[in-house]
Order: sequence, then structure tokens, then C-alpha cells
Amino acid sequence: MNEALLSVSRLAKSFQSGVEQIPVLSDISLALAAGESLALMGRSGSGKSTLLNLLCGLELPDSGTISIAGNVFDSGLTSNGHSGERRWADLRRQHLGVVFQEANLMPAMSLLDNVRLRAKLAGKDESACATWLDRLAIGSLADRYPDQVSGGQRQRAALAMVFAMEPALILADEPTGSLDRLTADEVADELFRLQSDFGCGLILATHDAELAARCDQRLDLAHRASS
Ligand SMILES: Nc1ncnc2c1ncn2[C@@H]1O[C@H](COP(=O)(O)OP(=O)(O)OP(=O)(O)O)[C@@H](O)[C@H]1O
Repeated sequence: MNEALLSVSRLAKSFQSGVEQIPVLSDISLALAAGESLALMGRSGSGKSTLLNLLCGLELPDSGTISIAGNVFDSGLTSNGHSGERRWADLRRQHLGVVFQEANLMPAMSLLDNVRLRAKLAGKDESACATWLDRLAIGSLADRYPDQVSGGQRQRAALAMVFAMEPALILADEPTGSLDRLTADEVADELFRLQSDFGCGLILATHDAELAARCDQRLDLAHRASS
């Protein structure tokens, strides 16, 4: 049986703007098995980043549920008023590989130390970290600091960090958005190759139709909003 790694049911999210409540996402349901990938598409402002933020607990939904690897989250408030913040933080540290638009590297640490830190926080083997940089073709830059390498090399380091933690699910927001076509294709190749090697889930928000076409599923938020 292909059990869902991620299942999302009837998720809704709105933001307050002055006195107005602006709906951004409504009735979002999806399921993703381990080893599957899904592209989130839609025009600017359609809610792609918001959905990724909901899927890693950085925002809480107004309603609906999210289940990741058997951990079930809802709008966050329990009967005694506590949120699921702690459980989300544990899940992010151990199982969710998050790659957002700006590669989130610690500026005062070398690329290798960034990768090591990520592995350590996830309780994973730190000795393999140099190998991850090698696999992403930036092994020779291991001792450089993030501001001493290019944007594409920082994106590769961010991917090395994600894979060093052996995530169950990768959430990537425009992971190749700031790169030229050739570098974008190389980074995307690595992302899909490693995702397939690991058999983890992948959700990526993108405006790039070629990148989206490589995913097993596509969810077009703009299309949903206008249909
Ligand atoms: N914290 C917030 N407070 C108020 N409104 C917000 C907040 N975050 C996002 N929004 C609004 O929600 C809508 C969806 O934003 P989101 O960033 O999810 O879109 P997106 O599809 O990722 O856009 P892009 O492709 O431009 O990155 C936008 O109209 C945005 O202005």
C-alpha cells in the first residue's frame, strides 16, 4: 500500500488587512506519497509561499488539517490554549527539509559547518557532510563562507544541508528562481536525483513550467481561485 507521507484536508488561510479579512487559500486538499513530487503553481500572490509556510508550521491555518508522517496538525489551538508550535519545531528539525528563496545559511559559518550544523540538529551523521558538498559539486568550496560564493553555489549548499538531515519531506520555494537557466537546470537535476535516491517527498513552488513538468503532481492555485 502506498501510504500518504503528507495529507492535507480542507485547508483555509486568510490574512487580516486593516479591518478586512483577505482569503488567500480555501479548501486545499492534497496527498503525497513518499518518493512523490508536487509542483505548486499560480500567479504571484496566489498563495504558494503561504501554503509552504502552512506545511512547515510557520503559519497556522484558519481551518483544516495537515498530516505529515503520522503527525496531525490543525489550526493549532488545543483545549488548553497551547499551540502545536513545539511539535512543529521538532518535525522541522528532524523531518522537514526547507529550502526557501534566499538560501538560509548562517553567514558566520563555512559551507561545511552549515551542513554539519543541520545534520547535528537532526541527529544525523555529521561525518557524511563533506560528501554532500561533493555530490553537489561544491566540495572545493567547503571552507568558504556564504558571502564568498555565488548565489547558485549557496543554493547548492542549501540543498546539501537539506539532504544531510535525511528529510522525509522537502519543501522548496522557487529553489532555482534566482539562477540562470543552465545553473537552474543543474540545481534542479540534483534536487530530483537526490529526492529519488532518498525516496523522500518533494513540494516545490515555482513559476517555471519546465520544472513543474518534472513533478508527479501539479496544483495550480491560480486556476483553483478562478475556477
Ligand atoms: N503575513 C501576511 N499578512 C498579510 N498578507 C499576507 C501575508 N503573507 C502573505 N500575504 C498575502 O497573501 C497573498 C499570497 O502571498 P504568497 O506569498 O503566498 O503568494 P505567492 O503565490 O507565493 O506569490 P509569489 O509568486 O509572488 O512569491 C498575497 O496577496 C500576499 O500579499
